[in-house]
Order: sequence, then structure tokens, then C-alpha cells
Amino acid sequence: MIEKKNYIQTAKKKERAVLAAIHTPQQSREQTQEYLDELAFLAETANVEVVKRFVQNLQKIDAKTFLGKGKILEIADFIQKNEIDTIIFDDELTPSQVKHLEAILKCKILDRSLLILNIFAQRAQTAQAKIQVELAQYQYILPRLTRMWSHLSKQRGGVGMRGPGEKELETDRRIVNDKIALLKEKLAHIERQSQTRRKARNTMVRVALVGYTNVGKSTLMNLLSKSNVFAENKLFATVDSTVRKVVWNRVPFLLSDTVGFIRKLPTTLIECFKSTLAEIVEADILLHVVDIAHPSFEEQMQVVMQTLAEIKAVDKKIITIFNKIDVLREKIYQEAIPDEAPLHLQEIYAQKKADNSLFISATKQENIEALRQMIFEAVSERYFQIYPHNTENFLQQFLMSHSFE
Ligand SMILES: Nc1nc2c(ncn2[C@@H]2O[C@H](COP(=O)(O)OP(=O)(O)OP(=O)(O)O)[C@@H](O)[C@H]2O)c(=O)[nH]1
Ligand SMILES: [Mg+2]
Repeated sequence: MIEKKNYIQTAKKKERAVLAAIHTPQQSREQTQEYLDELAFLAETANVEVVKRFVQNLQKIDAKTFLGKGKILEIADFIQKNEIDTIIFDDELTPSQVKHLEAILKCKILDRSLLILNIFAQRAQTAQAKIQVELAQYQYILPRLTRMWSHLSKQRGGVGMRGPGEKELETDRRIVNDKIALLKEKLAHIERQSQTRRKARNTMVRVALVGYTNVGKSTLMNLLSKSNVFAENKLFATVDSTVRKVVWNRVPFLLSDTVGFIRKLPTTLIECFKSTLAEIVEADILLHVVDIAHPSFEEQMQVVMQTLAEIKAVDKKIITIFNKIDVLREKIYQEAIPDEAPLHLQEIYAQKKADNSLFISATKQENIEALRQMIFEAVSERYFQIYPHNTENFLQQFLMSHSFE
């Protein structure tokens, strides 16, 4: 009984972690800091306390231990003295690097991918999302089984374990492969059902909110469709898709909110989330939401565009929504250039306006009417194509309309 009680207490205790990243000739110091900020945010989302960050200047990654020897020993010392449970690396480690690091650091070793997978597992709500995450986890494990086995064999003494060890490794691989096959089958079944559902909606104009994580997609979804989707200041608040029917001036369309993108999103995860991402792939219009106040918003935009290209969803109308204009204004103000602030914003605004974009604040509800107008025009254009016979009626409605419901 006592043991059980202890176990629960330990489980409730917040995990303490250190972060590790490198600064190479290809990656500037500022970039590394930003990546680490994001990694810390990810850790916080997973309910892990970040105690310290370690950065090493490296010309080249150490094939064996990722970081250099001296740095590793410094970290090992810190881990031992400060009761650290976990070290999280910003980059993906090879199975053999994990093995070497484990031997020296003697704590749990995570990389960004595994951390993201953990968050997804915590957040997944629907059966589909849960299966997708489980599938991604097994696919992550598969190439790393060797390490897990060698870890086990060490515990058992290791001597003379080679034969049975390899045999058991094969068994483990088979179990994991069977599990992957089963999960894929389950997903295919769910996908067939969703496809039927999506086909039934094929006659509707479809609009999808896309963007980097934490930019305000769900907040906008709630604003535009009067729904109540979970939104909060954490990464990956949303990992499932939500679709709502919206009717503006009697023109109906479907609006969907879905999982956000992130730098270095594990490819297995993208692959596994294909069905969730289908909402994006099959949409007619994409609303690319950007957090304009984020220091690396441009890089985030690139990541989104790259991911869209990866899932083959770029050949559609894209409206770029620069959100959190209130935060940007505040930042510019704090940097003590208040006079230039509006000018600066207007300048960017004028530049961007030409190519289907808009500056808004979803929480302060700034420029929302203009956004609705822009979305409405895009939806209407598409609606024309689907229902050409409605043109007259529709045009009339369109011209007479000034406000939206
Ligand atoms: N100040 C400010 N905060 C905003 C604005 N829009 C959204 N937020 C906040 O940003 C945070 C993230 O918003 P979400 O709507 O959850 O973002 P998301 O893109 O759905 O995020 P994920 O689902 O995690 O990918 C929340 O705390 C929002 O309240 C805005 O215009 N201004
Ligand atoms: Mg969301």
C-alpha cells in the first residue's frame, strides 16, 4: 500500500528537465535561443519544469554523443546535483546517440519529436486522433528497438545474452509491426467513414484554418462560427479537427479548425495525421493565420507553407491573416517608437493587402468585419462555380449585403 501511495506522489510531482541545443555555423545564436524558447514552451505544455538550458558552440555534431565530451560531463554533473529527471534535445537523436548519452547522463532522454508525440498523446480526444498518435508512437519506437533491447540485456547481466537477445528483438519487432498494421487498418476503417461524410459535404464550399501552433486559429474559429472550440495559450491546444457549418447572407460554407504546424514536426506524425489533415487538403480556401507579434513569424510562415506543400495542399486560394496585431502594437510601443508604430503597421499592411491578406486581432476583435468580407468574397466566388444557376439571386444578395450574421 505504502509503495502505491509513493508511486502516485512521484507521478504527480512535476518532472524536472534541462534543455540542450547546439549553435553551429548554420544556426545563429538568436535562432538557437528562439528554438530553445519554443522547446521550453513545449516542455511547459507537457507539464515539465525546465530548470536550465545548455547550449554548445559546435562546428560539427558529435556522431556518438551529439554534444561534445566536455559539455556532456558538465551536464551530467548538473543533472546529478539538481535532481533532474529528463534532458530534452532540440534536435532528433539517433538511437545510438541516445544509448551513449544514457550511459553518461543516467536520466531520461527525450528529443523534440518525442516531446511533441507526448503532448499529442495527452491532447488527443477523438478515437481517430488517439489511433493516429499511437501509430506515430509505434513508428517512432520501431527503429529504436535495438537500443531498448540492449538496455534490457544489460539489466540481465548481458553475458551470453546475444542469441536469445536477438531472438527477442525479432519478437519485439514483430509485435510492434503487427500493432502498426492493426492501427493502420483501424485508421483506414475510420477514414472510409469520414470520406463518406466528406463526400456528402462535397457540394459545400470548404474553408480551413491553417497555421503554426498557438497563432489563434481556434480563437478565430470560435469568432467566425460562434462555436466553442478549446483555445488556450499552450502549444497544440488542438490536435483534432472540428468542422462547423457557417451561413453568411444565406451563403453556406464549412469552416474547419485543425492541428497547428511546428518546426521539425516528426514526419511520422504528419504521415499519421493524414486523415486529420484531409480537411486541409480537400478545402477550397485556406485561411493562413499568422502570429504577427512572434519574433520568428516569417520562419513560422515558411514552415506552414512547406508543410502544406508536403501534404499537397498549396494549389488553392490562400488568405493570409496576420493576427495578434494588438500584441505587435504593444511591442512596438514598448520599444519606445510610438510615433512610428501606426506608420510601420500601415506600411506592412499596405504591402500585404494586395495579396489577399489582412491585419487583425481576434481577441480584441479588430478588423473582423473586413476579414469576414474578405472570406465572404472568396467563398462567394467559389459558390458561383459550384452553383452557377444561383448567380442572379446570389449577386443580388451580395450587393445588398453590408452586415453579416
Ligand atoms: N493578444 C492576443 N491574443 C490572442 C489573439 N488571438 C489569439 N490569442 C491568444 O493566443 C493563444 C492561442 O490561441 P488559440 O486560438 O488556442 O491558437 P491555435 O492556433 O488554435 O493554437 P493550437 O491549437 O495550439 O495550434 C490563446 O491564449 C489566445 O487567447 C489576438 O489577436 N491577440
Ligand atoms: Mg487550436
